[in-house]
Amino acid sequence: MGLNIRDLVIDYPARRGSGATRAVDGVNLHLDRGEFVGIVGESGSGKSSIANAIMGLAPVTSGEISLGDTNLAALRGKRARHARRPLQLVMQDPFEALDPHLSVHRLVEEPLVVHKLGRSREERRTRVREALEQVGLSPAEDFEGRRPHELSGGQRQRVCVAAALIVDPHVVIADEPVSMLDVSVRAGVLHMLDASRRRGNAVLMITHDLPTAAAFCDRLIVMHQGRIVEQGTSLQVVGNPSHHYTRELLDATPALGRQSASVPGS
Ligand SMILES: Nc1ncnc2c1ncn2[C@@H]1O[C@H](COP(=O)(O)OP(=O)(O)OP(=O)(O)O)[C@@H](O)[C@H]1O
Repeated sequence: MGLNIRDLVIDYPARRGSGATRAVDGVNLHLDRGEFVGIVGESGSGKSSIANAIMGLAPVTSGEISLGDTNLAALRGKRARHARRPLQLVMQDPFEALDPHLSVHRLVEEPLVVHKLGRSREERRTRVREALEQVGLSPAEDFEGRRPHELSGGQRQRVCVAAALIVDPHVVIADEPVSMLDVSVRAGVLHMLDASRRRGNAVLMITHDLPTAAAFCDRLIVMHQGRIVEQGTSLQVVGNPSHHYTRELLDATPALGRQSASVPGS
């Protein structure tokens, strides 16, 4: 089930002291099953607005966001929630994403309950433990009873990843999924997203981090001031950028010149 975005425009209304903001200005994007695509660009370029609009969390001023044949942007309420079931979001800010009153077990179990996966409580417990171990919250028994405030920022981020991937979603929207993680855990989470892609799911990852995106993504989309200024395979975009803004981004990350944009494990 592919994700197709056509002519997407997102405006945020004016607030006291500032005018309306056009955060996304005519974006077209296609994500096929089995693809790992990265959106890169500086802060404020509209990346998260796209992720949020896909999930129904940001206003769509005009344009289409289709999953298969269904235009998500045209649906409201229960139908919209149902149509978005194949999608899961890993949010940038785990403080906002996690209900502070729920235990880690409940937070990771919740998507299984919503999707009616895992027949018995015991089966769900086993799957939650496996998911926690996979994101490095190990041994799972030490973490499952804690509440979000009893975790570090990086551990909260991993709870978000476990909760998103436990249902094996067809499309994962990952908004800065490793920004709060140290290098050793970062690779593990990225490999999990890559494993989801290898199972035939689609992954859209939003990041500031061009080297990481180049290493894991098949394709890169470069955004600047609400527009896509360049897109292509990771090798093309990093090895032979056509837009001056992409070159500026590359110059700002000199390590990339020394790092090949190879796929993980190669
Ligand atoms: N809820 C909102 N209300 C008003 N303006 C918003 C809102 N969310 C984002 N914006 C504005 O829209 C523009 C794009 O923001 P967005 O968060 O999509 O960018 P981004 O590329 O994801 O940035 P970052 O990398 O810092 O997360 C910015 O000018 C931002 O201030």
